[in-house]
Amino acid sequence: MPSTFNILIIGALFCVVMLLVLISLLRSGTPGIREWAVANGLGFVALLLYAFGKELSAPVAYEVANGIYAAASAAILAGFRRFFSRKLHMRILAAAVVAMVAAIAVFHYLIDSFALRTVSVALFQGAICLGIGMTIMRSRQAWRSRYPYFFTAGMAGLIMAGHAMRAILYLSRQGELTSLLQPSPWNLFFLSAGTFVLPVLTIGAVMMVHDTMLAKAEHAANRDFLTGAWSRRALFELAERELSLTRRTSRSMALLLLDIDNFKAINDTWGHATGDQVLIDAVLRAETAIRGVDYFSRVGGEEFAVLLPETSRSAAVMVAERIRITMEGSAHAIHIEGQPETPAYTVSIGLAMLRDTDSFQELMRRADAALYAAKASGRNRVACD
Ligand SMILES: Nc1nc2c(ncn2[C@@H]2O[C@H](COP(=O)(O)OP(=O)(O)OP(=O)(O)O)[C@@H](O)[C@H]2O)c(=O)[nH]1
Repeated sequence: MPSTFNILIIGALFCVVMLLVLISLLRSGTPGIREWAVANGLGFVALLLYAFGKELSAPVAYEVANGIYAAASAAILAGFRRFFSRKLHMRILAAAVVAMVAAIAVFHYLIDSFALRTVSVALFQGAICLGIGMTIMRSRQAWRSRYPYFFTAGMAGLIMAGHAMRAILYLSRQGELTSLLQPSPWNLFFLSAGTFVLPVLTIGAVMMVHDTMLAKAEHAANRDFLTGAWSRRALFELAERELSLTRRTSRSMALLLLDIDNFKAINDTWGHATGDQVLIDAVLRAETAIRGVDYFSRVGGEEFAVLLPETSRSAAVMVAERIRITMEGSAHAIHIEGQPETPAYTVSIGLAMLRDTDSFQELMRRADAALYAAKASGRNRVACD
């Protein structure tokens, strides 16, 4: 049978390991990591104080150890609040820690009851876990995947249930259990589970940080930095997938190539920064004119491609016209601070339909030829191959 001392020391060492993992993630700049690191640092100290409780003076073994552990739990919650950019009520958290320490002191010096001290801790820790669970579940819009968030919220729920069970059990067996370090089976069970609370919640936090970093890396690889449209690389990948799907289902697919007219003149007249605003505006406008299943990509400087799966020629012409008209309607819609006048712009569009033997490169080549024709015949128009 492991001793309570050994369990607490192993828990403390786990906190150190988690602290080192969090330090390695600090440079990702993800909010919350500092708070989680502080929590594991405090957890390490608190678990050591619990482990050496018999050798320490009573106030250090009881009030200080519990106070530090409560501060660690509050810091874990603070980390989750920061991670999800949620309001952090530091004063409420600090007041809750102080109230818990006061309750420990009351049930230590005035009414010496291990069960009531346990209930005080359970209430505090339960509330912290509830806070963590609610913070995660209420931030679903920020989830990039499901697993890390369900894992962490689920663990918070389990820990909460564990605290409730412990409080009920210890209250019903008042007198039998008198100390955290008593090697009774129940005490060993709750102590073993309890010492891993901080590391387990930290593992959940680390999974969430990884999820964020993965989403950022995917975004950087697949999205154009300036406009947020699909990158050229992503378009080629997506197109290959759509191409084989189109072939399998014998549906039609269209490609539009768009080029902003006389963009060099816009840059020359209004400056490069305004040119950038025009590119962003063009993407925002075009995205209102296409469906969710279509792909809008920036394939070059002022050149864009729109991949339209499951689209007939007549529907593709309609979409192209809609985009052209939306851009034409942009006249003087871009407001630039400090500039009394603003640029208007138009686009020329080349349209090509996928043929049976086409590769995506071939489809692009034909759309490009159509775009060239649209430019040559006066710009601000749609031409089909
Ligand atoms: N502001 C800005 N300009 C860019 C960017 N990428 C490319 N350009 C500019 O886009 C301009 C493209 O000019 P051209 O290829 O001559 O085409 P155009 O002036 O649009 O003429 P047509 O296509 O024939 O209507 C060049 O001046 C590039 O410097 C960018 O990210 N931001």
